[in-house]
Amino acid sequence: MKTAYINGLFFTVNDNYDVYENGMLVVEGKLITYIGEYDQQEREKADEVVDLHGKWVLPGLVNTHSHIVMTILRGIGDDMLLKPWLERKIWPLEQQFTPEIGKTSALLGVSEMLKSGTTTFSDMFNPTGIDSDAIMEALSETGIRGAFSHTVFSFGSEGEQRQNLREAERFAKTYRHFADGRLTTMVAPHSPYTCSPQALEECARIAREYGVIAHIHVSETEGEIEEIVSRYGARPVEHISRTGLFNGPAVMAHGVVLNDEEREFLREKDVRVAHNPVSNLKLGSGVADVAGLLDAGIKVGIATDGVASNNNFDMFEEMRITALLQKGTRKNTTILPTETVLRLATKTGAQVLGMNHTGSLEKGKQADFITIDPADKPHLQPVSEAKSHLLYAAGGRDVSDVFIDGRQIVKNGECLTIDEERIISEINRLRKTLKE
Ligand SMILES: CSC[C@H]1O[C@@H](n2cnc3c(O)ncnc32)[C@H](O)[C@@H]1O
Ligand SMILES: [Zn+2]
Repeated sequence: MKTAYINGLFFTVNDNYDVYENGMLVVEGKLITYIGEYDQQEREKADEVVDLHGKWVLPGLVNTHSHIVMTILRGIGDDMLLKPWLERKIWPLEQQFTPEIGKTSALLGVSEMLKSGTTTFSDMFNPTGIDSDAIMEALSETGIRGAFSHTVFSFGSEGEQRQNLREAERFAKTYRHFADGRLTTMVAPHSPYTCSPQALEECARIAREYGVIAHIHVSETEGEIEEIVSRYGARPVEHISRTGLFNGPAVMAHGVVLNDEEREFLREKDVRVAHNPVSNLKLGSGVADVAGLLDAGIKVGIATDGVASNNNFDMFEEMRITALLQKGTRKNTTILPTETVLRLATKTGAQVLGMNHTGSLEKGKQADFITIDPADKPHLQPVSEAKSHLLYAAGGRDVSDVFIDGRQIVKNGECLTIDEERIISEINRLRKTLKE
């Protein structure tokens, strides 16, 4: 089946940042076979023609760090710093999770992501109480692309720690290639302060053995740096690198507190950074120096983190705050121009996750794209400045349609693959079972 999408404003986010007014996108099966100016011959070869009536079309957004299983905890633990937030609020609540909570929470999170234009995500879950296999099955039915990763913690008895690592290994082995390659997994030690050096070494081995990427929270707060230096005599980046975890592809969530030497090391090792601006602000962690990371040649993706520290999965908001924070803290309006930020949230984000086959509208890439209809939206006028509006005026609620692998997942703002009414009713029932 070949479909030609016409009469749209297409933001390719390719290396030239080509934009086509009244352009054309042709999709055959799961792939983009043509993107460019309107072409009558291409149109005639198509089985179906879809008139987009002036909609804006862009690659699906890539959320490089999230926790969908925590979605039920939205609104809990406001106004707290990271450490007390985790220890006093979040972890005791996660201990009460059940398979039903895990799946409902994950589906609620994914429906929010899809409806706000995220087509690819990379997620870490705390395995306590939940049925991660059932969630992986449910994710495959939603149509989303991404990585869902079993977290490793060095909590509990030696036996419990061994079991946690065995499960993480089984998960990596089972799901590294799942749902026709649309879903995968990473090895995900939680952080240098919750994982022993031995656990980090084991995670490095799992990553090597199964060819999966490592995903870990690192250098999120000044307190973390102090704690790791006092425990191990080295800052987090050096400490982790000694365990071998940075010898293969790795994604560091946060990277708020990094020095020049660490940045140089991360570039050399191709360790990528998932930048979570809203979560870092809300938990009082600080502001990552994204401009400095990019200057150092590090790949940076944009992310939301979980909604208990955000409190939404809206990647448009993350893009805008990424740009504003860098301009404001550096007192320099020329850094992070619109094209750069949109690229971080799409093409570069996909590269951060090792998913180079998505993230831009280019021939041969997976047909993952979203549309926004500005026609009846005062805040998206005048339409002549669409590029600016995408970064500074639009929000996730403006997304009309979402396509992944050429399949329509969201139509006129409605998610076609998730029974949202049921999930919303369930989450509110389940929320009452949690004791704070
Ligand atoms: C890694 S699975 C989810 C696990 O991580 C905890 N978590 C959520 N957000 C953060 C963050 O910003 N830093 C550190 N840990 C975080 C969450 O509570 C789960 O236990
Ligand atoms: Zn996180």
